Amino acid sequence: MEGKTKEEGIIERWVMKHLLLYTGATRHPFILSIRDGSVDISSFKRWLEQDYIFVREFVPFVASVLLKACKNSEDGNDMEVILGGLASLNDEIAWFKSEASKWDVSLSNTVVHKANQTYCRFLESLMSREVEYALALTALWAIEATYQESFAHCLEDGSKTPPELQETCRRWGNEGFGEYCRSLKKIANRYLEKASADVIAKAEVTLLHVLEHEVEFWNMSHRGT
Ligand SMILES: Cc1ncc(CN)c(N)n1
Repeated sequence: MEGKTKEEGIIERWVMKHLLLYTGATRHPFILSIRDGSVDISSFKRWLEQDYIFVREFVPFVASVLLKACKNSEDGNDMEVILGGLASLNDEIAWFKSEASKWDVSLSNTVVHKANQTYCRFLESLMSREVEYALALTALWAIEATYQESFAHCLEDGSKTPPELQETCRRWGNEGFGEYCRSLKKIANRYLEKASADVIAKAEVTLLHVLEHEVEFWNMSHRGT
């Protein structure tokens, strides 16, 4: 038969199984408000200052996944993929700083919101050496894919994203970042296929936790609670 058949792995099956939560994280009212142009700029600013804190905590998490890749990687290009993601966070931190000054948002002395703090603590728990590579990869994919799917939605035909927010949306909604997420998913699926039933079960729970934290993070940005 001509044409490509779509590969389906464990992650795709989990997304279908937990579609309601996945959609809650990737089509949150905050994102929909950016997409329809009704976004409250004070919500956007809150997201900006809180996400800067999150990203600084995210760097050591990605570094911990890279460390696991170096120890576990067999024949794939896991290390290059994750290293690329880690390197791009350097750019991302610089982008947050310049975006914050554009919006007159101070990034020093920010009070960390509860939802952000809880999410960062969760990230920290995933950095331990005992956390299996398949599980850490699942979390990394879910964290990145939530932003990719959310912001790409704000750039689709028919969206009314304000011009001054389009650069933000392109940061995670661009095709290159989409490709990065697909690579992460492929690697995660590969390790999940080989994992024990116990690790698979823990990875599924971790995926649900990530999605719940992402929803809480959007809630905090949107409503300030
Ligand atoms: C809360 C959150 N989730 C995901 C991402 C994408 N790295 C982010 N910057 N912030």
